[in-house]
Amino acid sequence: MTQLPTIDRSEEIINPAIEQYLYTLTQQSDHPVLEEMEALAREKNFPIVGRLVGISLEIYAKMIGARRVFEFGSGYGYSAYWFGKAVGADGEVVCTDHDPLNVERAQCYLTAAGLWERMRFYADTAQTVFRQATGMFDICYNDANKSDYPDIWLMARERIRPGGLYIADNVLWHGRVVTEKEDDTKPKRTRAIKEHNWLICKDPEFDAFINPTRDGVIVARRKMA
Ligand SMILES: C[S@@+](CC[C@H](N)C(=O)[O-])C[C@H]1O[C@@H](n2cnc3c(N)ncnc32)[C@H](O)[C@@H]1O
Repeated sequence: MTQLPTIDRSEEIINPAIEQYLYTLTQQSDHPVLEEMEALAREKNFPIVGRLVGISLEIYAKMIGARRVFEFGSGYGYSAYWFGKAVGADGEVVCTDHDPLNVERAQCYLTAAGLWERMRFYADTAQTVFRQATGMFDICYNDANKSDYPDIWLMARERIRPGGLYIADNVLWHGRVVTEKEDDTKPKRTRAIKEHNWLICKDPEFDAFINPTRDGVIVARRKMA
């Protein structure tokens, strides 16, 4: 049985009992390597999206028949695992991470899961890889440094096909977007996330909503022409 995540009671966004309940419903069987990836996140305190968001990424991708996904900030491939399942054997997930050790780990995990052939994983800055990549994407997923969120949105929005999605994690930033806590040790990042959310929600070419699960996930769909 998968160990449930420990929820930080001081920073919860939705009722912790409800969040715990949602987690109990996600204990479906998945590839065993997923549990290894989750165990590493607990051990290293590494911020993976977790099951609730992971499952939603797979469902969003399947709902729009996504075949081509770009990830800004892939860590060691946990979110890519879910997109990889969704895009199918002829699809591709372009992954990026600064840290070559993350790329090595991703290769081990995603090979074990039978998904590595669908990955194009770059140990480089996501924005650089994105500029060098050609063509449009079905989904651009942003989980990179929070200060870069507005710029990443502005570059990604141009390259999402009509009907495609922009998805970003941590957009409620443990509630700092509304509380503006005096002890906010990350004010620059909080300001960047608020600007990012505002830019998206007022963009006439996209429809957007925020799913408050975990730390908040924004989903914006490019309107059809
Ligand atoms: C929150 S973690 C990503 C977690 C991953 N999406 C998951 O759920 O498994 C952010 C990762 O992005 C990387 N990162 C942050 N900004 C980046 C950038 N601009 N280019 C490349 N990697 C970046 C960091 O090294 C870190 O491993």
